Amino acid sequence: IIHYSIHKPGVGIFVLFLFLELRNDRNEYCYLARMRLDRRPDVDPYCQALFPFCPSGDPDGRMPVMRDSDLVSVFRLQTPVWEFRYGDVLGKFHIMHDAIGFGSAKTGRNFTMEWYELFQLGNCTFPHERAGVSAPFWCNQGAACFYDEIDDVHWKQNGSLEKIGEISGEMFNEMARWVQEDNETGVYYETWTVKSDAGANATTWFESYDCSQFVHRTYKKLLDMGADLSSQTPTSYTKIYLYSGEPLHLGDDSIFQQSSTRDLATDIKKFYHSFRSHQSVVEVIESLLEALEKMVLEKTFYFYYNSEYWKLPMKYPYIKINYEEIPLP
Ligand SMILES: CCCCCCCCCCCCCCCCCC(=O)OC[C@@H](O)COP(=O)(O)OC[C@@H](O)CO
Repeated sequence: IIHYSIHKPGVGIFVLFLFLELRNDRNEYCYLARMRLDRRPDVDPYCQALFPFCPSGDPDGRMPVMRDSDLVSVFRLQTPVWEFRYGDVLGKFHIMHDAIGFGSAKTGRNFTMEWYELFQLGNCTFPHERAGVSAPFWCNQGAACFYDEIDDVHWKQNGSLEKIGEISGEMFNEMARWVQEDNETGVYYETWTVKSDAGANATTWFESYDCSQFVHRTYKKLLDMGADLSSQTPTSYTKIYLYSGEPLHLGDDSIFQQSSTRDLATDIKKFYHSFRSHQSVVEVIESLLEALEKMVLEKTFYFYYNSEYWKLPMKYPYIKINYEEIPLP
C-alpha cells in the first residue's frame, strides 16, 4: 500500500479501501466458511456411535494407489439416508445420502468413497447435556470413508448409480492425496444451511458441511485436474434450510463459564434441552412444541458453527428440506 501510495496514489487508495472493507468484522460477514483445522482432533470417548464408522475401510484411512496409466470410471452414487436400515423411508422425503464410486479398468476393482458422521446425524445436529460439563457437548465430527466394492443394490434400488466420467490413475492418485488433506482439516459435520430467505437472491449466512458438500468438493477437485464429468439425469441433493435475518455472534464455550452471560447460557441450554436424546413419546411431543415456540413465536434458533454460538433471528418459512439440482461443476 505504501509502495503504491508513493508511486501510484490512486491504486494505493483503492487497495487501502479494499483492505478496510474486508476487515474481519464478524457481524458484517454475510457468509462464514467452514473452519479448517491444522489437524483432526482426537475424539472424546464420551461420544459413542450407534454403528461403527467406516467398518470396511482402512483403519488409517489409506487409499489404494492406481497405476498412472489406469483408466478409472467415476460414478455418482445416491441413496436415502439410513437406507441400510429403513430402505426408502427417508427417500420419500428426498432425504438423501451422496457418495462417489470408482472402477479401475486395469484391476477390475471397484471402490466407494463417502463422507458422513462418526456418531450419526442426530449427534451432529444437536448437542448433549453432560453432567459436570458446563457447555453443551458436541459429538459432531464427520470424515471420509473409502472402501472396496460398490454395493449396487444399496445405491440403485432406492437411489441412483450413474457413470459420470473417467479419469487416469494419475488423477485418481492426486485426488486421493487431496482427500487425505481435506479429511484432516475439515472435520465438523454441519446439517443446516442458513439463508436470509427462500428466494433466488438470498444471502447464505452459513453453508452446510455434509455428505453432498464432500461430493461437490471432490467433483471440483477432479474438474480442476482436467476431468470431464457429465450426467444424463438431474444431479439433485438434499439441503435442509433455516431462514433467518443476520445472525448475531454470541461467542464460544466461555458463554457457559462466566457470570455475565449466565442468562444467555441458560436460554441456550433450555433450547437444546428440547432436542435431547432418549425422550419418551410424550416428552418428544412437548419438546417439539417448545422448539416450535422458540423458533416461530420467539423467532430464535441457537446455532453452533465453527465451535461458536450464534443467535438466528428466525424468519418465515423458518425451516425447509429441499431436494434441489446442483449441476456438476
Ligand atoms: C422444530 C425443530 C425441528 C428439527 C428437525 C430436525 C431435523 C434433523 C435433520 C433432518 C435431515 C437432514 C438431512 C441432511 C442430509 C444428510 C446427508 C448426509 O450427510 O448423509 C450422511 C449420513 O447421514 C448418511 O448416513 P447413512 O444413511 O447411515 O449412510 C452411511 C452409510 O453409507 C455408511 O456406509
